Amino acid sequence: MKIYKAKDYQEMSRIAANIIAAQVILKPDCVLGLATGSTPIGTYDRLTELYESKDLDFSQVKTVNLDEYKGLNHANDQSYYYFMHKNLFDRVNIKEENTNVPNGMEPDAAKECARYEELIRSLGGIDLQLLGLGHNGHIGFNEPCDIFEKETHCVDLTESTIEANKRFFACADDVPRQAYTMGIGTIMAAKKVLLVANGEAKADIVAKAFFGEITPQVPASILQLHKDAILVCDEAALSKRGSVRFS
Ligand SMILES: N[C@@H]1[C@@H](O)[C@H](O)[C@@H](COP(=O)(O)O)O[C@@H]1O
Repeated sequence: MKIYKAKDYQEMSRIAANIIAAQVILKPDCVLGLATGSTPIGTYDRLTELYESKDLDFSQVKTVNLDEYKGLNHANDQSYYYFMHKNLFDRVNIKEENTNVPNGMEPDAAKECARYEELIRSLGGIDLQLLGLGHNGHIGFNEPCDIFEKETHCVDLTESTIEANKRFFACADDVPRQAYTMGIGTIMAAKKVLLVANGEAKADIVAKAFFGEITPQVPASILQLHKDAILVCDEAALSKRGSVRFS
């Protein structure tokens, strides 16, 4: 795992965007796996700037998003479909038909998860998967669990995730209780993974996930086994890396 320590959020976002830009330049028709949450917003801003300065072209890029809340439609401003359009897709020259987000309005979970997994396969897999990090170590919506879930599946969100994400909703009761998410196997099959984390509030989980034991109780910890994983954090998020012992 390669680790880049940025001095602050802006620098973290620039480094992450440059890594994604390099992927797009080297393979213009690449498949990017994308993430939501507040952390990657700066990365999407920087990618937009690179597009506006004509240094980046998204016309052949295809995307697959990690996850989506079950039951939220495209027009809902808390859906990840809406987030991606607002923060990236509507700002660059990506083609709508080349973008993919799990369909939160499909009530048949087995059907939607199988469709999404097959879609990723039919695109030839993911070249670069961008990830944020949940406070409990989740990636996508793979919550702490007894096993690493392999494929796209429907999850019951944990109370801590509902609590963390309620800031975006009018109240905790409005936060959906379930979501569709790529599995850990889907994420690990990406050729390259790029995780961004910033701020002191992420320091404990960064230390546990990347400098501690590999366990499904901390889903992101499995990235330690990925052959091309890059971690880009600011100083604050890396500030507790010494506090976890290697076993
Ligand atoms: N499903 C998303 C994750 O993909 C994201 O990584 C996490 C962290 O969000 P933030 O970056 O806002 O801390 O939030 C959500 O739960």
